[in-house]
Amino acid sequence: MIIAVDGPTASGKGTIAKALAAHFGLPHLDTGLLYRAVGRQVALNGGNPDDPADALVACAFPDSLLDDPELRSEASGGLASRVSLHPGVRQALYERQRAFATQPGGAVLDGRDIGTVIAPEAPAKLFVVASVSARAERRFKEMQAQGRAVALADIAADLEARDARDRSRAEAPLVAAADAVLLDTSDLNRDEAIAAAIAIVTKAAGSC
Ligand SMILES: Nc1ncnc2c1ncn2[C@@H]1O[C@H](COP(=O)(O)OP(=O)(O)O)[C@@H](O)[C@H]1O
Ligand SMILES: Nc1ccn([C@@H]2O[C@H](COP(=O)(O)OP(=O)(O)O)[C@@H](O)[C@H]2O)c(=O)n1
Repeated sequence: MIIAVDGPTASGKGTIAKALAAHFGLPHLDTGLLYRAVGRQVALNGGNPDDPADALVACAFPDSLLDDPELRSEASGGLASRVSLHPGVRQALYERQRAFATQPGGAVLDGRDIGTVIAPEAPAKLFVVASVSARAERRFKEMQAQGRAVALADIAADLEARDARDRSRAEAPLVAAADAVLLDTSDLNRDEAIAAAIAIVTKAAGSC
């Protein structure tokens, strides 16, 4: 079974996707990491993330880059959002994601366009959302735990800017698939969100 988990930044989709993979015994791909690697590679090349040619060259990043802890930074998230606008980049990363999704036995993928572009046939699709304040608070706590001094208002502004870019791009914008189930985690703790996601997928699996 393919499980598609999409949603904006800090909605909890990565947490949910990992938990679904463990629960259903499926491999998991965090597709955002691929876009982050492209963004980071552009920076390492001294290129411009807004230039389609520079971004395309960076799609040939080495696999070892996926282990770089810098990919998890907000800076890499912003770069990823900028390179992900380019149709050539999305096309270059398509096959890798599609092959992962269609492997025998199924898989869990999280990102922005899994239910709409990468695996539109997925029988289980979640679109995970949360309020801006809940998401900013989560990122704030994450950064505080890493000992980084950041203002809550700056985090909220950054994530709104990234969401706006992801939602308004022409190619594979962040949008819920028509057959996705919406899961709002604003008022759910981690365990409650995971339990709700498992219930949604179990129901979807039962009806396919
Ligand atoms: N339901 C939740 N309640 C509170 N914090 C959460 C919840 N889900 C995830 N988190 C925390 O919020 C942060 C972002 O979650 P993550 O799953 O990485 O989001 P995304 O993949 O959507 O960016 C992480 O620190 C995670 O531990
Ligand atoms: N399937 C995907 C995954 C990520 N992305 C882009 O990559 C950026 C980083 O994605 P991510 O999933 O790592 O970001 P977070 O939700 O973890 O903050 C997003 O803001 C999107 O612009 C995308 O376009 N398509």
